Amino acid sequence: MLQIKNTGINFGGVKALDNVSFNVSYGRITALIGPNGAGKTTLFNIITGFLKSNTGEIFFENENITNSQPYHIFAKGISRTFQNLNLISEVSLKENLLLGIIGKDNPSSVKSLLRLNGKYWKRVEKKIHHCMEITGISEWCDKKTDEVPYGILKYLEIARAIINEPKILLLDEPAAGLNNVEKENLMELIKFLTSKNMTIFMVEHDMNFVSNLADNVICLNYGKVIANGSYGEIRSNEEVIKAYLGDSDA
Ligand SMILES: Nc1ncnc2c1ncn2[C@@H]1O[C@H](COP(=O)(O)OP(=O)(O)OP(=O)(O)O)[C@@H](O)[C@H]1O
Repeated sequence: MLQIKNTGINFGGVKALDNVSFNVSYGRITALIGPNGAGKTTLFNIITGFLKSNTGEIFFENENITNSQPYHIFAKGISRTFQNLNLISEVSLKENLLLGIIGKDNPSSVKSLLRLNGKYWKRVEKKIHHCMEITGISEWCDKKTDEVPYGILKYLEIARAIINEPKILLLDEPAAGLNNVEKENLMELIKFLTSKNMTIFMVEHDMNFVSNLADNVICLNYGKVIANGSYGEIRSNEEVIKAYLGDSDA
């Protein structure tokens, strides 16, 4: 579904990604792991058009989307969340979800939103309600983002990312900052989304979360793919153990 081919990027002297190639399969859960600074978020930023790569190509459903604008990529059905939540604090959770509908920075969507008629608004409201319900945040819908717990904001980010029913959802450290109950609920939500044919591609450091969910795991180290396989294969890979996982419970 998503093909990363020889992707590379330099920041000054730092080669943040070096000839990275792998595929994300349709309908599966793929995890991208690796130590801090390995290049995981940089790759997400390149896929979603927030950064331009120096080398390589990215294909989505066989279409070359390399270095397209974020809103073009979003319109193709690729949605994402951010490691540092990217929400608007002055408005309610419900209003934050509108951003998911219009696609941030998409001028034509903003214009069409301004021309919305009542019938369309009803549809939008229905979508907002549905997404809040499946992410379990309905009771907070009229609160502002600074009035709700952090865990709720993480779910809000996911609700916003799925409101337009993307084909693939990129989650950047979805479990970070969540307590165990919230993590369990999030695992159920991710399984539910895959049952609805959404493909999931996530960056995650919580190996319990990864081992419970991921069909396929890719490990990056210093911008290079050092392993690609099932969690079991990755867990026993010498290079991954040395670079990232350690051998405490290998
Ligand atoms: N905009 C930027 N300008 C300069 N260097 C950057 C920029 N973004 C990332 N880097 C560098 O690129 C490398 C990869 O960073 P990246 O944030 O992608 O790592 P990561 O694997 O996501 O790490 P973490 O697990 O801590 O989130 C790091 O050396 C980082 O300092």
